[in-house]
Amino acid sequence: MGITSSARPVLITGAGKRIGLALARHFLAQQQPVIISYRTRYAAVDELEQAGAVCLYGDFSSNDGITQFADAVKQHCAGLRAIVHNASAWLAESPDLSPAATLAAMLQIHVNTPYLLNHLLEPLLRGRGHASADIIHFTDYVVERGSDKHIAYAASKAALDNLTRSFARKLAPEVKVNAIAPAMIMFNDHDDAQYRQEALNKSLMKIAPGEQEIIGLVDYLLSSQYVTGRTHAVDGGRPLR
Ligand SMILES: NC(=O)C1=CN([C@@H]2O[C@H](COP(=O)(O)OP(=O)(O)OC[C@H]3O[C@@H](n4cnc5c(N)ncnc54)[C@H](OP(=O)(O)O)[C@@H]3O)[C@@H](O)[C@H]2O)C=CC1
Ligand SMILES: Nc1nc2c(c(=O)[nH]1)N=C([C@H](O)[C@@H](O)CO)CN2
Repeated sequence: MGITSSARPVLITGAGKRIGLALARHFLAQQQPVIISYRTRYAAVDELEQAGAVCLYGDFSSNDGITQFADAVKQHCAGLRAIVHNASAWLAESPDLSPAATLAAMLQIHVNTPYLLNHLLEPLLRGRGHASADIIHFTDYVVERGSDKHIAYAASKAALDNLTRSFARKLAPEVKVNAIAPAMIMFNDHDDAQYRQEALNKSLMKIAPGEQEIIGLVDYLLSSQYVTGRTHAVDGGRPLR
């Protein structure tokens, strides 16, 4: 199914699974048109397409890949309601990959990708009046604390956090730009029982709350006429432990 020429979809990167997928399903259920990027063609991508989403292949591991994806978005719509920068890789430092390659990969997906997409798609966000469009960057609680196992990941998310304030300044008052900084929203299937218990114990709230906490905050940010340039923690009170 296509998108009508007057519709302004929400663009969600990396939405073939988990939080991005939950957001895409949520918007579609509200009759809000959606464009997603996927790199791996999960079965859920077919499901989103059947529900009316435009699903575009996007591999952001090169700047050419980012530009090609932006061109494809422009062919599908003349305006965007929002860009949700969800695509991410949680790469730990490891003997299997050099520190230089680890850092380059983290900067590519968490800095180059949102930076270039925000520039390339800026004309699609503008022109609809005050607070009429949004950019949301997904960062991480570790931006404020650092991480001994995910050093490059934390640094790249910190740079993304900073981009939030720069793009908020640049694009106001037409476009609001905010960051969501989660900690422990959902486990990965391979996480063992000991890891899960230790991770839960790190917060005051001691749960893995699931995607709904993120969806609620995204809805709030899109509905606001005033909130911009801010980082919004969804961390179960982690800094207080
Ligand atoms: N889950 C959690 O508890 C937390 C999540 N966050 C943040 O929230 C957001 C969503 O998290 P979550 O759902 O767990 O994310 P996932 O890691 O499960 O999924 C991220 C998506 O990004 C895509 N992606 C990664 N690299 C690239 C690339 N180079 N080009 C194109 N697509 C790419 C992946 O594609 P593919 O499947 O092909 O690899 C995947 O679909 C992320 O930004 C994450 O950092 C922050 C803190 C906690
Ligand atoms: N892109 C991703 N980023 C993060 C993930 C993930 O699965 N993909 N997971 C986390 C953890 O949940 C962490 O917050 C607690 O163990 C962090 N970032």
